[in-house]
Amino acid sequence: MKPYFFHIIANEIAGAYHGKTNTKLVVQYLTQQQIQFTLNKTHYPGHAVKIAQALIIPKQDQYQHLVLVIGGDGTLHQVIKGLRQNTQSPLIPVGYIPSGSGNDFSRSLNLSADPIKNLQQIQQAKAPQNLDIGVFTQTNGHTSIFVNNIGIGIDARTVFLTNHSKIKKVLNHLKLGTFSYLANLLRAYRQQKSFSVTVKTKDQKQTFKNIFLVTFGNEPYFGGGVPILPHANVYSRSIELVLVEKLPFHQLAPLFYRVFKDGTHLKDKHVHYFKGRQFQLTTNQLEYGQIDGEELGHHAFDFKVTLTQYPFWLK
Ligand SMILES: Nc1ncnc2c1ncn2[C@@H]1O[C@H](COP(=O)(O)OP(=O)(O)OP(=O)(O)O)[C@@H](O)[C@H]1O
Repeated sequence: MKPYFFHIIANEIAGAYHGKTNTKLVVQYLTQQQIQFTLNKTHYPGHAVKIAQALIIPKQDQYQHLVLVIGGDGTLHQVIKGLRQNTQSPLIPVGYIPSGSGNDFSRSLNLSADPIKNLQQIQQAKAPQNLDIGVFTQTNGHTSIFVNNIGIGIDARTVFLTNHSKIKKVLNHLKLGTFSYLANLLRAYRQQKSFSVTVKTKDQKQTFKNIFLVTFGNEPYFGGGVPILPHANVYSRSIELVLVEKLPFHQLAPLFYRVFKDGTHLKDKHVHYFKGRQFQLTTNQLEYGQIDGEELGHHAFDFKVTLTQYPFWLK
């Protein structure tokens, strides 16, 4: 087995500076172990895409090259996106040290929260595994990937409100980021009007009215641990889709409880559930969108979701 060469892409502000602590620990460990690495820190939103696009890695040399992502779901998303657009290097396998506030991707794979344990597992792995990722293509040509999910409606509105709330920084500093998400979820519920969605799969086209949540998922969780798609997993070679109708609070609360209790929310008559490899979805009005927790803007959506794989070097 060739010795490792880690190309670290680190978002130090992820998880209210958990990224910084983990970066320090990883650098110390790799130095002690005399493992080769480069350290690229992100300096602004979206920087991880640019770093990943520009990484140059030799096709054949004495090392096993890996990109090591230190950050949250958003950073992982950006790195995979950038690496897929990198025309100068072959597809480089990705290792991941979860350091965000939500960490839904690592939760679904049961990765250790301890960065050193995680690194040791990466070192023990002998080969990459191809995991599913979603491909999102808008009719205007804009394309991206998702490692976790795409959301339209209330959860994307919550992401928007949380990112733009004045007290977010203070709450993050106090490690109360989840509190700020929950507070904004209630605000989003009050604001979110229902909308119509048309879904086209391989065999059918259906329109659903009165929807307030749309989630395409590659793994079970959104919003930092809510198992909205309990059967989704990154080895299934399929993407799942759930549409939830807007309900009065006294009906929504028990439905939400079932999400955590046993996943039977998927059988509710106000919930529409699909599984497949290819979807087309349109909304009839302007809505907020999010992709792996990153904002997709506020507009009418018309896009395709398909499936591909990316090599990960995990455990
Ligand atoms: N130096 C920086 N200054 C400001 N923003 C940054 C910087 N580096 C990265 N970012 C942005 O930080 C955002 C959040 O990163 P990330 O999603 O990894 O962490 P998180 O939100 O704490 O975790 P999670 O998504 O798991 O909840 C990303 O949108 C990224 O573009």
